Amino acid sequence: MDGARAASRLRVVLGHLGCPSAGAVIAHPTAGAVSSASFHPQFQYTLDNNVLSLEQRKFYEENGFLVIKNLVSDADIERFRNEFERLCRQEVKPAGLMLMKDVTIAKTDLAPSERVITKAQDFQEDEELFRYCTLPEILKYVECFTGPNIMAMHTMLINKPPDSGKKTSRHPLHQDLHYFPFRPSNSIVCAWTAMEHIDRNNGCLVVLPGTHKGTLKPHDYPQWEGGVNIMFHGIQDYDENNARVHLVMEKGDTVFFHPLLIHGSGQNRTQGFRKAISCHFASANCHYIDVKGTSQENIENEIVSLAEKLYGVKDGVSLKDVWRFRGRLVKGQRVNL
Ligand SMILES: CCCC(=O)SCCNC(=O)CCNC(=O)[C@H](O)C(C)(C)COP(=O)(O)OP(=O)(O)OC[C@H]1O[C@@H](n2cnc3c(N)ncnc32)[C@H](O)[C@@H]1OP(=O)(O)O
Ligand SMILES: Nc1ncnc2c1ncn2[C@@H]1O[C@H](COP(=O)(O)OP(=O)(O)OP(=O)(O)O)[C@@H](O)[C@H]1O
Ligand SMILES: O=C(O)CCC(=O)C(=O)O
Ligand SMILES: [Fe+2]
Ligand SMILES: [Mg+2]
Repeated sequence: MDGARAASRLRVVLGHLGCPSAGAVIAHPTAGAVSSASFHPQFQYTLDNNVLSLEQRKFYEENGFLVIKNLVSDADIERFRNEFERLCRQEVKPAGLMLMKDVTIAKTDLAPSERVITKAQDFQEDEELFRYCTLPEILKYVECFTGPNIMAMHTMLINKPPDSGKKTSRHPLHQDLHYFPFRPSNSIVCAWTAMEHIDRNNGCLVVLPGTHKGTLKPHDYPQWEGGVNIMFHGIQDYDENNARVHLVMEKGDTVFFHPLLIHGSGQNRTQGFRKAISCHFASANCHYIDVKGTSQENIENEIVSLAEKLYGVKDGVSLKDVWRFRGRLVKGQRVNL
């Protein structure tokens, strides 16, 4: 099968419509406005607009992340929680959605429930959860990094389970750019919102400040005794002396971070399922790259062979095809992606 036919097959099996959800486009007139008073040519990771204070811009430029307290309302979080439970019970089955279980129970046939599913990924066709990616309060900040044409590329509701004792609830230190065949990296940003109080006990995000200034590092499965979740690649050699910051967050707090920022999350030592909702946004002006011959080739091979196995697609599908189907326009124009 040639690339185009394989891609169209993938489109069919994933049930995607292949067109951006126009209904999700939200006009937000203020965020794109540039004031000459805020023009700072020395900044390279943030754009000139009136949303971020000078202090906030400097913080993101220096550290590669920025926490905005209390950004998403309790009412919205309650709606996301309810919809996640409906998805787990499989009362609705939006096209493209993947429900993941922890590696320790992946091969059991436990019925999906909110105590079995550790992640709902690719919810772009679920209107209720996808509302997260269109919230004006989120997009207002996203635009500071992406500019006015905004694509929601990757969506996840992470339900970190109580650790089984094998430490498989950890997420190894990684850079999200490893998964993305589009550039430039400075036009990509992750929004990650805590759906409850999250600290070191239930496995908060851990970030290595400033690492967004480095390059994309090779990633592979960590050699963990207790096993590791499928596709949870980690960085093998990072600077052990780099400061590590544990992000303690309250319900509704949102962290925006750069796709080169090294981050992970620790084990969940509580009996609760720690919930966060996230979306990776990119400027629609970004372009796809071919990852063959780069350190990203291993994840491309893994994703493509999984697509072959699960959906029967063959030959010629690339990482780029997979991302084209996932991406949805949320504001402005779908230029390239
Ligand atoms: C910024 C980006 C950061 C990230 O995205 S990190 C993580 C990215 N992860 C992904 O993209 C995973 C996407 N999910 C998927 O591909 C599927 O949901 C997934 C995990 C394969 C499960 O698909 P299902 O349709 O449910 O199929 P299945 O249950 O038959 O599983 C297929 C094979 O995968 C295995 N599996 C499932 N969950 C696993 C886990 N947590 N750890 C290790 N292996 C796991 C499962 O045992 C099965 O293997 P086998 O074929 O029986 O040998
Ligand atoms: N020694 C290590 N080598 C590599 N990665 C590590 C190491 N220790 C922790 N990590 C990773 O760093 C991130 C956060 O670790 P963190 O130390 O917060 O959690 P933890 O080890 O589960 O629990 P604890 O709070 O007891 O240290 C996770 O991604 C974890 O996998
Ligand atoms: O544990 C988390 O919520 C972080 C997960 C993460 O970094 C990822 O999926 O890329
Ligand atoms: Fe990540
Ligand atoms: Mg530790």
